[in-house]
Amino acid sequence: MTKKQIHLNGFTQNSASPHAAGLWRHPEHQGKEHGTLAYWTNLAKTLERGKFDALFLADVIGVYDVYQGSNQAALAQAVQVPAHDPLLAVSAMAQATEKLGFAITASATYIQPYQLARQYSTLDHLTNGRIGWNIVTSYLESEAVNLGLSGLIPHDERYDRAEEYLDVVYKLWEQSWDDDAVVQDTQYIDPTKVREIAHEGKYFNVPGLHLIEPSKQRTPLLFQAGSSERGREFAAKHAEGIFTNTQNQKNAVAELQAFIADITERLHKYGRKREDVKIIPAVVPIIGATEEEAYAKLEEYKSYVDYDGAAALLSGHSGVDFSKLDPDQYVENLPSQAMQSRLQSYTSDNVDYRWTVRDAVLYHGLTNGSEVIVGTPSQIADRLEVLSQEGGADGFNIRQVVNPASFEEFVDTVVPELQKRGIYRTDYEGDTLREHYLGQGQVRLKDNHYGKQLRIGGEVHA
Ligand SMILES: Cc1cc2nc3c(=O)[nH]c(=O)nc-3n(C[C@H](O)[C@H](O)[C@H](O)COP(=O)(O)O)c2cc1C
Repeated sequence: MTKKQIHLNGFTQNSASPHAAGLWRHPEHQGKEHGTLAYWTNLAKTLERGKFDALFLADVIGVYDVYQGSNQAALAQAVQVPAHDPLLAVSAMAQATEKLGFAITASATYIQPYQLARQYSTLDHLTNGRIGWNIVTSYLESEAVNLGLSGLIPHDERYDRAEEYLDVVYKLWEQSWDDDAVVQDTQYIDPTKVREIAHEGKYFNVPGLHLIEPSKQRTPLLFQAGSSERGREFAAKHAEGIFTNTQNQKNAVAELQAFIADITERLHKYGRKREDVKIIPAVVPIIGATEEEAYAKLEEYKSYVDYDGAAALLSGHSGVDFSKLDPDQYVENLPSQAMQSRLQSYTSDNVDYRWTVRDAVLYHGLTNGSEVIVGTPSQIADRLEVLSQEGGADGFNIRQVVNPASFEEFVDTVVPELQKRGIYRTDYEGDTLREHYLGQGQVRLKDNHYGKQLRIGGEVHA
């Protein structure tokens, strides 16, 4: 029997020190080069050498200013600022690679759906079907106020809006053009094969047609990271890949199992099956030739973590100003309109898994709340196997600490170990990102996906 295979994304952001606060000072970190194409094309080539499914680019379009009610700590420590647009380097990376996919974050709260559909269709054409969309609803007040709103839309309403947003883009991507609309004989396009979507809703009115002929995948591969009640429901309906975190290492297998059981139940409501969705937790591998070397490296990385920068990151994620909390107290589950799961993940009824404010901040500063795996390549592979086979994970977002060294080490040492064990591809089978995730031949949305069933006019064809 073939062993369960894992999927891998390289996870970063177009910023100097995106997920490890203070690590921009580390001598091996080349994050200050993130404004150059060479930085990105080299990274893409490294990931493709490691047969990664995709480069996953996170994004925020605001500054982290919840901590101390100020943007100073975020600016001083380059906490996801500078924040370059993640879409714009993708064409160059696609040119430098053949198969690597690109899962790019964009906010369903701020970009108009008509415009987002156009951007992603363009990129799906340019990459020959290698584009994914990480659908986020965004959590920073600083994004809202700079993008024309008076404040952050409340958490659950952001998901209501996103539901309608998805209806609009599905109609544009899946319904507006027939596959054979471009004829190029006496007419370039056969106008009878292109239709306006006539969408009228509570949040969006989009009367017109999609501006772009069908790309290879039509709808990009859809990722989402909902962990709250509303987030999980949204993910079960729409996502083909779900991102998650399991930072309580001792409890990670049980956490994953519970998360997957919950998602599976929800999937059934939407006529979908467990295998229609890949569950992808993020991990931070710290790799050494020996265990001792790996732990020494962890300590060295930790020495670069900046407390205020890390607190700025966690305060932005959670929506709670950590400067107002006593560092020696346990983290409490405070109400939040930002990422609800961020705070919950540092709180627990179980005394073994409780975090003090200080520990949570410092941990978040290195990992963003993902599990750290420290050891030799073989020990790292052991842990990934446990999370995959016992926990049920389908793959992993590999987080960087220093870029590109974190990815290069993983590709050069852990990937061969995974391949030796027969749990990871030695070559790509398909060409498109959806095929990397869902199997050769599965280029477009599956027939049981809501987006494939929705019709112009609103009805769903079962
Ligand atoms: C691995 C991972 C990556 C994420 N990347 C982004 C991102 O790039 N931009 C963003 O605005 N939110 C990002 N999020 C946040 C999610 O989109 C979502 O807001 C978060 O999981 C909270 O959802 P919840 O309130 O339903 O729990 C990410 C979450 C996870 C777990």
